[in-house]
Amino acid sequence: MTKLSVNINKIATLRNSRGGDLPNVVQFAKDVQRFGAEGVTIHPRPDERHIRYQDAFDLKTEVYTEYNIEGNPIKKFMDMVLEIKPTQVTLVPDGDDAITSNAGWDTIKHKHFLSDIITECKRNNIRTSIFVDPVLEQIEGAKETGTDRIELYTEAFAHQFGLGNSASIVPYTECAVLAERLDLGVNAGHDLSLDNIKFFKDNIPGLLEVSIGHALVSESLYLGIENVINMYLNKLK
Ligand SMILES: CC(=O)[C@@H](O)[C@H](O)COP(=O)(O)O
Ligand SMILES: NCC(=O)COP(=O)(O)O
Repeated sequence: MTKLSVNINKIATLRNSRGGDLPNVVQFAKDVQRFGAEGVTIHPRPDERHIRYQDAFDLKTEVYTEYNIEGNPIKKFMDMVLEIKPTQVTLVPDGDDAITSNAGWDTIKHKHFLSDIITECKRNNIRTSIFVDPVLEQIEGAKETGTDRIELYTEAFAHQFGLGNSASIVPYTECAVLAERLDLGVNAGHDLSLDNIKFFKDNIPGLLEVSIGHALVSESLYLGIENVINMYLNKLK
């Protein structure tokens, strides 16, 4: 079974555009869970232009499904994660000025850094996942760090699939097969949508979780959030 974790960064971005508290991100997190989402994802960035660190704390008691916090493990991020102790932390190598995540880790070059962070998370009973490009060597490198899971960075698949190139799934399938053999759990995310999620899910063995935000919120403008969550859940069966 593949769990749907709803990324609520976009709701915070909308709120921040006016400086008030509309829409309220905690209420939105409660509602997506009530509508069937099996997890809530946030991705605080150092400049807090999307979700804020304070939101991460406010959500702690309200996320009763899986709480997934993504981000670059700088000191401020790690202090926050170790205090909140979410279900899962997903390590993403974001630059400070990146509009959105744009690459996976080089798990070979950063093996020792990642291993130290992962050891610390595990000592605090937090499941770990590493954001990676669909490259076999990077999956092997991820295994060496001791992480529980990887998150496949799906931007390239989503882009190519939108152009009609369904063969773009091949490296993702190969990486998932390798991950399964190495006993690494597989998550995925970035630019997944109602258009591409079923094809992706059907071609990725053992897909445990997808985190989806940008498309899901955009689709909800037309279809409503409750409908959209149910549509994803149906496609992920
Ligand atoms: C790791 C990843 O791909 C997502 O977390 C993505 O960064 C979504 O965050 P934004 O919607 O804030 O870009
Ligand atoms: N980890 C990916 C994520 O949380 C959401 O990415 P997107 O759907 O906003 O592109």
